Amino acid sequence: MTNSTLIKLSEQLTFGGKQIRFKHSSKTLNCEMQFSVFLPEQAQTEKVPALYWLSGLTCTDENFSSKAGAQRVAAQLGIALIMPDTSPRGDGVADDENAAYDFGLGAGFYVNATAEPYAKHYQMYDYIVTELPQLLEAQLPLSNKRAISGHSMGGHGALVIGLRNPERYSSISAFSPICNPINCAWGIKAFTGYLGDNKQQWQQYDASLLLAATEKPLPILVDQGTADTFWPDQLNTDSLITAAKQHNTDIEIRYQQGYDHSYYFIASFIEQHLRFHAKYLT
Ligand SMILES: N[C@@H](CCC(=O)N[C@@H](CS)C(=O)NCC(=O)O)C(=O)O
Repeated sequence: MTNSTLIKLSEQLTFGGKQIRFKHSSKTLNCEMQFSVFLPEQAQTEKVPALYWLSGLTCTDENFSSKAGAQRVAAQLGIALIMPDTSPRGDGVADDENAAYDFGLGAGFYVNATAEPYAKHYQMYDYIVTELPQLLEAQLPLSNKRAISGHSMGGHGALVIGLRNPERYSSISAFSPICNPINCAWGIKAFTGYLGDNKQQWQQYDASLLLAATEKPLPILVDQGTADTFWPDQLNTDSLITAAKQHNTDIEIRYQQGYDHSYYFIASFIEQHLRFHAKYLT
């Protein structure tokens, strides 16, 4: 398998479009990766825009594809869904020394690791920002219009990647994002492991700091459930709200009463997120 070959593992028809799982050899991550794509029917005749979905801790590419129910509305709107995995994988890839759920495999945090032994494979930031779009836009019927969204660790990834690359995306959204990772246990553990002690590097991956420093960010929509057991300690939504107020930016951050951290929450509001992105993508 060369770096640029996509190998199809499965394909299903759904809502007139195709749900497809691929594997490929990633030159950025130095390992074989799997990811899922939903291509709406419109992709049979034209290039369609794409929403990248970044999942949270313990997920693969399949949590969102099987639980969120996003395909029905994506099919209506003519938007492709791109669902990457959450970390590099494989026998040679370093994991947490205790195989913890919040670091290592399934927990790449969408950063470019600089600390050993993680730097060799954990380059998820570059994989999402550069390698995947290049590969997919060359080989699938996708235009270069992109939006980015995600959940929890993936909500952090979506906010950071969108804020740092406004020319590459048209809008950002997040469910239950880790908003201020430099000040929560998940983030401190991950950044210490992947980035070492260099706090300047940490700041490049903190959505609240990035937003506070951005005068005119992309359109942003965030939903946070009030029955989420990780909220507020790991998620720090208020830090993002404070950052948004610095420049009077027009960002919608909504508290949803009684919803928890699960995919039942995501399934309840994913249609609103898709329609939000469609305003800027299509
Ligand atoms: N209870 C989880 C904590 C991790 C978790 O809640 N993961 C969220 C993202 S942060 C998730 O999406 N899990 C998979 C799912 O619900 O399908 C565990 O210990 O495995």
